[in-house]
Amino acid sequence: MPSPDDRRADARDGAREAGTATAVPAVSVREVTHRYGRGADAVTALGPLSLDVPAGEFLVLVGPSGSGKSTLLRLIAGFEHASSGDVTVHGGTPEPGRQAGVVFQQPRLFPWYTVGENISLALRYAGVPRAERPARVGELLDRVGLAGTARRRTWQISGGQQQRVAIARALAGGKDLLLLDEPFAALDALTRERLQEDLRTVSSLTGITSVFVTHSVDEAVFLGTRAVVLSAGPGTVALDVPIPLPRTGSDDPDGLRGLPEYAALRAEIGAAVRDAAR
Ligand SMILES: Nc1ncnc2c1ncn2[C@@H]1O[C@H](COP(=O)(O)OP(=O)(O)OP(=O)(O)O)[C@@H](O)[C@H]1O
Repeated sequence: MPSPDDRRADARDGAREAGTATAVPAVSVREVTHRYGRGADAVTALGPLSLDVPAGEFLVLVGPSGSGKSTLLRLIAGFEHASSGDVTVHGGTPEPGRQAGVVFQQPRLFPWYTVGENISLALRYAGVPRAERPARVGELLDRVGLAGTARRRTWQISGGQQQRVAIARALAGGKDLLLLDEPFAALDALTRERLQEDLRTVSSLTGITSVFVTHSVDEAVFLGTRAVVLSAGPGTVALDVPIPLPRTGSDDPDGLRGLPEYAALRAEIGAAVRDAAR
């Protein structure tokens, strides 16, 4: 049976061959606004905002605090419904847990389960037969750099390792879309860099469509294939730029960070974020 990665690659190749790669974007956001609350207490958090995320893109959302980055991610995840406009995922209405794997700032693992059991549960929900789950758990842990930890309790591993488990669990569902809301914000600088490097490799190798929220311009340039800067809330698109850096799955992180294009993108996106915050 082909793995989810094979299926994604086949779908991308098929779409490319058929010349339909841009026909149905993975995510489509059309003239969306979002309000929380009602009447005098209502807060307009987002929009009007439109953007498409083609399959295989790694979109990073950056912007000042309160610009609506998490709100946009929650709309794509189906946790919220837009007050006006349309959000679709693969052409359909987003439903929580159906189209996307989600990673939050806190790992949100089940502490009474082992590392392997946390991932196995996601495999079970994804319909993977029981007999196949141990091997899949092993593959997923390997992919996030945690080989051999399946039997450990979640409280016996570090915060960075817990976040790796959360990413493995999000990938376990075999979804075509990964949504990440500041997943590395609570980690120390060195652990954060390691996880960025590993996520970039996983993303380059699998080509999974991703939307990643961060406050860090550096993280945006390192991880993304495209960055969208939101204006101060209610957020609209202040800047939308491609990040055409090498993406082979074995790129040297220090080499990437040393590229002149890297510095130029960092400066451009950083300036847009500062402007948006004024
Ligand atoms: N559940 C909620 N109820 C009421 N207002 C909310 C709710 N969630 C967010 N907001 C408001 O919506 C606006 C956008 O919030 P959101 O969290 O989406 O922004 P953000 O860009 O992700 O912010 P940050 O970078 O600080 O996490 C803010 O004004 C916030 O106070």
